[in-house]
Order: sequence, then C-alpha cells, then structure tokens
Amino acid sequence: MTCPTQPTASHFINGAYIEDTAGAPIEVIYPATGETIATVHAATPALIEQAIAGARAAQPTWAAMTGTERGRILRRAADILRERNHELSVLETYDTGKPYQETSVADATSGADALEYFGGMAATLTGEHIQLGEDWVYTRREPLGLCVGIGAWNYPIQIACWKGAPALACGNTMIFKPSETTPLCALKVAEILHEAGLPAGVFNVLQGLGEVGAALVTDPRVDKVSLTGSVPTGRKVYAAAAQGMKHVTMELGGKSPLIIFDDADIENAVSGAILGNFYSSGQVCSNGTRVFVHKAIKEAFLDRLGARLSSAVIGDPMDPNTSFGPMVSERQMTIVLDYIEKGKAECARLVCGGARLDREGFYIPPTVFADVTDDMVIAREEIFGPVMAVLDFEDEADVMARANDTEFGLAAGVFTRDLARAHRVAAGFEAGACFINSYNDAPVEAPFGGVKASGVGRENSKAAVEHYSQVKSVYVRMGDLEAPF
Ligand SMILES: NC(=O)c1ccc[n+]([C@@H]2O[C@H](COP(=O)([O-])OP(=O)(O)OC[C@H]3O[C@@H](n4cnc5c(N)ncnc54)[C@H](O)[C@@H]3O)[C@@H](O)[C@H]2O)c1
Repeated sequence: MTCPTQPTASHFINGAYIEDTAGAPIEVIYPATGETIATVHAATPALIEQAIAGARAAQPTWAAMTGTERGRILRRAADILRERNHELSVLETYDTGKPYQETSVADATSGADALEYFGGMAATLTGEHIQLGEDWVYTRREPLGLCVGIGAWNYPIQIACWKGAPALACGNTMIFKPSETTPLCALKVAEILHEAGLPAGVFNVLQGLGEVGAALVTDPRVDKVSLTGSVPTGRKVYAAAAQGMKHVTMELGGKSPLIIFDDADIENAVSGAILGNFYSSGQVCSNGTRVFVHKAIKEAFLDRLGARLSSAVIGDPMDPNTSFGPMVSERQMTIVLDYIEKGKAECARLVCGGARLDREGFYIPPTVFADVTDDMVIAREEIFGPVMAVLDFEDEADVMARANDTEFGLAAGVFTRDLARAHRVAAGFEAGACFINSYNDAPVEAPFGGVKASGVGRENSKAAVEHYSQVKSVYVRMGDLEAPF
C-alpha cells in the first residue's frame, strides 16, 4: 500500500485549500517508522481571521436552507466517505499508526455513519406548539451560530464528523482544529463535504497547536466550543469558553471500570477486556482500564487473557493481518513507558508486555498488570496506552464503591450472566456510557459522553441536537392585552 493523495495544503477555508508558510511548521510523523510523511503549518492570525469571518458570513444562508437540503449534502458526503474508505483508511493509518485492519472498519465508516444519521435527522428538527387557552406558544429550534470543534489524535476522521455532522445539520457553521499530531484526515473530510455540495465557509479546517485552539475559543464571534481532549485541556477550554458564556461540549478522558463477576462467560469477558484496553493500542478515551475480576475466576481469566494476547499480530500497520500497531507518537510512547515503570515500582505483578519493542517505530506491546490495588498510580491516572490493570474483588457493593471512586466518569462495563445484577450495576455506575456483556460499542444512535471530570454534553444520537441548537419560545396572544394602568 502506498500513501494516498495527501491534502494539498494545510488549511481549508471558505471552500478551498489554503497555505500560509509563515505559520510554524508541524511535522506529521508515521508512528510505525518515525519518518516524516508531511509538513503542515500552524494557522497565522490572518488565516484565523479569514476562517472566522468566512464561517460567520456563510452561516445565515446555510441556516436558511431547509433541513432536507442540508441533510442531502451530508448524506452525499457520507456516500463519498464510504466509496473512498480504502484511501481514507490508509491515510488515517499513516496519520495515527492505527492498523489498517482497524481504520478500514472504524474510522471513515464511523464518520460516514454520523453524516448519514444527522443528515437524515436534519429535516426532522422542529419546534413545538403549546396551546394555552386561546393563546399559544410556539418554539423554534435555532442554530447556535459558529461552532468550533477541537480534536484529539486518536480518531481524527471520526471526531471531525461526530462534531461537524450535528453542527451542520442544525444550521451552524464550523471551524475544526485537528490535533497537531494527526492533522491530515480532517482536511479530507472538508474536501469531501464540499465535493458533496457544501457551500463555501460552512466547514473549515485550521491547523495549529493549543494556541490556535485558544484563539478560536476566546473569539467573541464563536458561539460554541466542542473539545475532545484530556481533562487538563478541558478545564482550560471550558474556563475560556465560560468567559464568553459560550455553549460547550467536553469529551474528555477517563479511567473506566470493567467489572467481571464469577458467573461471567470468561471468553466473552476476555474479549471485552481486550476491546476495552488494546484496540487502537489502548488510545481510546472510554477504555475500561481498571479491570475488576472476581477472585474466584481471576487466575482462569488471566490464563485466557495471556493466551489470547499472544495471538495479537503486532507489526506493520499497513498489513491487513496486523491487529496491533504503534503508539501515535514518541511522546505518547514515553508517557506510557513511564507509567509502566511506575506499575513495576509499585510492585504490581507484570503478567505480559512491559517494555518497548526492539524495532523501529513507537511500539509497546499489550501490557497487563495483576494484583493492582486502588491506590496505585496505574489504577488512578489515565495512561492512554496499552496498559491493563487487573484488580481483585469479592463483593458487589464493595466493587461498586471502588469502581466509582474516581474523578472520571466516561464509561463502565459489567460482565455477568445475572441480568438483574447487570442492570443494578449499570444503574449504579457513575459514568455516561455503560456496557453489559460488551465493551466500547459506539453506534451513532447511542448518546456518548461523560459525567464528573470526563465531560459535559453528549455526542451522537438525538441528544447531540440539544448541544448544537437552542430553543426560542414565541408567545402569541390572540385577544386584547390588559395592563394594571
Ligand atoms: N471523551 C472522548 O470522546 C475522547 C475521545 C478521544 C480522546 N479523548 C481524550 O483525549 C486525550 C488524548 O488526546 P490529546 O493528547 O490530543 O489531548 P489534548 O488535551 O492534549 O489535546 C486535545 C486538543 O486540544 C488542543 N488544545 C490544547 N490546549 C488548548 C487550549 N488551551 N485551547 C484550545 N485548544 C487546546 C490540542 O491542540 C488538541 O487539538 C485523552 O485524555 C483522551 O481520553 C477523549
């Protein structure tokens, strides 16, 4: 496989690619080899101004189109994304290092689902009629205006589409800033949306580090900010948005619990633990990295886990047989290796993995620590890499208290054959996305987002509409109006 056509410039503004080499260069590194595959430039203040002015100017006309018209463009873009799935998946693999085996089924596909879903929904967005005797109130569902989307590096196409699709369906325009680590594929999303008929200025992409994001968030012409990123960045962006009383969606980090009871189907539970820890080399926000396993089945679980992990195909991410790729960057690899050393120093039992692979690229194999206790750093902090912590438990009430004893609240899972217990546990989880006998499913039809420090608002599903539109009420008096004087 060869690197497919790359975007022709760093930014996409007002319906066209645009370059300004005065902006600081940002190298795009292929994580499997460490080679530089592209260079983009951070947006200069002049380009930021151009994007904001263009997106503001385009918004009223876009909002004035019918939902059916807007939706048709989004659905056409979904079709193009699917037609170009191979090309986009290869580019996404170059950008992120995730195996083609994953990108070809989970990235452009998930983006297309969002465009199709919200494209279909655009025509159904209506207000309501409220009768009050003779008088009545009607509501109008109106767009917020100009939305800014800021992305993390683990799912570049998906994040651009999960933010762009509902924003555009509701009649907003968007400026999207991808992560500086993976800047390429959001540009392709913009290109495809315009090929599908999107008017100029409705969806724009600007590159840059945090300071470009901050410039967008603080601009008074921006009405909403949707961030996917870490909790520390979320705190900064939320605080900056609050100064302008802007709407926010915060999709942040997690340290989610996965509870495996002694009556669970062990093979399924092992599958859940693998999907919840090692997909995308562990770089998934909702991962269930605190795996609480009932003492009675702990050794059986670890035996099967070890056997299954030994069949992971670690290697060239472009090879369709490869099921496990490198970390996204040298920096992220170093962060994860530091956590592994902390786990060893805290005397957790290293079951497998635990060191960088001796090959080019940023590879850390699936790593499992057992006998982890709640107070260990590897059980408390988000690692964002392929490191699973296995903790013991015996009592349901005790494990629930421990599962919820965290500042995070993104996701949680339970494996058990006792469905009454499964629903009781799901109800007790302090988390936004829960799974019973499964893990990490994220269909566009289901709301996705966190509680506590993991976030504010929801992406996907009908719930996202609430976060990209606002309701205006109009009171209509049918008779004379009395006043006290
Ligand atoms: N909840 C979710 O849906 C979800 C999904 C994927 C990743 N994440 C989280 O993202 C994190 C990993 O991604 P990351 O390392 O790219 O996160 P990050 O917080 O370092 O960066 C996220 C984005 O914010 C931008 N940014 C940084 N400082 C900013 C500022 N002051 N103002 C505006 N923008 C700023 C960055 O340039 C980047 O585009 C993990 O914590 C992970 O859990 C969450």
